Amino acid sequence: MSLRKRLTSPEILLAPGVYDGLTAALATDAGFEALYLSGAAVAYTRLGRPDIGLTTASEMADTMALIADRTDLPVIMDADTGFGNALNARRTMQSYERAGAAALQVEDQSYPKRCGHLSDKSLISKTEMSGKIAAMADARRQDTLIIARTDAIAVEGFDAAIDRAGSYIEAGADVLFIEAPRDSDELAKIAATFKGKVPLLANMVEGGATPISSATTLQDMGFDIVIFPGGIVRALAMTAQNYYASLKESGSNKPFSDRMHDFDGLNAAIGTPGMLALGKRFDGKS
Ligand SMILES: C[C@](O)(C(=O)O)[C@H](CC(=O)O)C(=O)O
Repeated sequence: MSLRKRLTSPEILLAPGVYDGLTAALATDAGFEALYLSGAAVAYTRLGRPDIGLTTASEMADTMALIADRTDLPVIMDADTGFGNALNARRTMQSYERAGAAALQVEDQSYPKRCGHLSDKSLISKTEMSGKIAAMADARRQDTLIIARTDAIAVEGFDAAIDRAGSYIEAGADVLFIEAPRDSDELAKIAATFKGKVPLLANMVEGGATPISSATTLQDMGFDIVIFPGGIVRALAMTAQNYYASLKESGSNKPFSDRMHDFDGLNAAIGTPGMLALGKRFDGKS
């Protein structure tokens, strides 16, 4: 089912963050219907750096292509600011679409952007952002959704964010993402303003500016998609810190063995037996 069609269902769509083939495979096996390729997660993992606009569009497109190789699920892809002006945003649409994205999220921060939950953000004008959205709609060759994100709450205030979001719908956005509402009152106001007009996305960042609400609560408010972008990196980073500390302290991999997969466990998780059987089918011997 296309993402556009799925968004007509009353049930909220959960999209966990992924950043490579492994996380895409594991999230797919967990039974989700869509994935979110998070720019923050790619910066955290591939670069070991914060989400402050260091990642390039081609690093993201490469990552998308690897993920599309490993899952058939629709992937919502973080396109940051579109990497420049309207012409750059056009090119980002074309290359991410070619890499396999089902939706692109583009935001109205000025370049270089930063994580929506960090302070000191700055914005481009509403007019310039509307132009980027229109340019992306013009560039797409498939039914790739455009998710317009505004970071205005922290910069210009809540009312300005609502005003910008309205203009972004007029410019051709298929989904709205008002970043970093500061309390559940703001979340509810966003839903009340746009519910039924355009699908709405909520962003649940552990320790971020928005209080964590369950998917059911967000659905009851009127949200259609909820993303959990960097959560998997926070979970894996803590495991990695504990694993390396244990290894360094004990000089052995035994003390940690009950908190990790063994050789067969990991092979089962990534589908090694199936791949080896597939290889046999074509080895000319069977
Ligand atoms: C959604 C987001 O743009 C992302 O890169 O995944 C980030 C999430 C994060 O930093 O954890 C954001 O700016 O909210």
